[in-house]
Amino acid sequence: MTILDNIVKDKRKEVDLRKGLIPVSQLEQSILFSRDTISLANNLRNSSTGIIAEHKRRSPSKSVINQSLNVQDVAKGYEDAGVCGMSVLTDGKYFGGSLDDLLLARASCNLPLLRKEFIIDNYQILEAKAYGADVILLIAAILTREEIKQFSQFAKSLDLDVLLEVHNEEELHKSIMPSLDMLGVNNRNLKTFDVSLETSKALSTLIPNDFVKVSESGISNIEAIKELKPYGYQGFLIGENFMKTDNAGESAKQFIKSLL
Ligand SMILES: O=C(O)c1ccccc1NCC(=O)[C@H](O)[C@H](O)COP(=O)(O)O
Repeated sequence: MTILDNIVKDKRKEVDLRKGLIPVSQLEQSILFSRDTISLANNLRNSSTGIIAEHKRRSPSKSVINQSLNVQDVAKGYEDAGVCGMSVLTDGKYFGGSLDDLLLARASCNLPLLRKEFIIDNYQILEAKAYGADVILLIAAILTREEIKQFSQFAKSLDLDVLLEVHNEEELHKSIMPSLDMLGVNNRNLKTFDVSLETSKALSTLIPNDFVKVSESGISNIEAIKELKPYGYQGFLIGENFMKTDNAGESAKQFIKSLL
């Protein structure tokens, strides 16, 4: 069993429980459900830095990163730093996140928010919209092509952007379709947890130019961004590098300042 197999197994149980607690009709009545979303893809296309900053308390690869930051302060700090968007991990068991984190981030900033989750059911896409997200993540490693198509079309019908994440060529070939906005290459090998920017470089030429290219994980300095830009990357998802500090927003601000 890989880490993703375990996460998905737990996620199926969790989603079934959540469906029993909050019916779809209640999600659709959320005041945020009718809010106009903000496009992360557009922000990235028009940015010279392309930073998507993540709220991440812990992870399977690093266990504890930072349990003491307050998500509202982090969201305000990231906005003040001038990031293009914020990613909020909502998985509880493996990442220490929650849908409340998403809601609090929504209440604290006007950035496009990515619900960083292991999506296996339409219900989670409705939750994303109801709790204030603008973007959902779909992970090719845990979905069939049919599921990617169905979930991405459903997200688009709710005016949400879609970021599709791949780890290798096979996942990329399986996934390319017009209902995606951004293609993310995850630099973290989920078997060994090693990170290598070479993954983003190797897959870059296989991603059609109609999609915004995003490089994810293991980005810890501005040299990495300078290295990846010539490969066509316009988005850079950074979690641990900001979250491991006492002030994630300030850390993002200094990072962006040195990029400009
Ligand atoms: O981060 C992990 O350990 C992890 C393990 C298993 C599945 C997903 C995982 N991370 C999710 C992410 O994609 C990252 O949080 C994101 O790309 C930011 O990465 P980093 O800058 O390295 O914190």
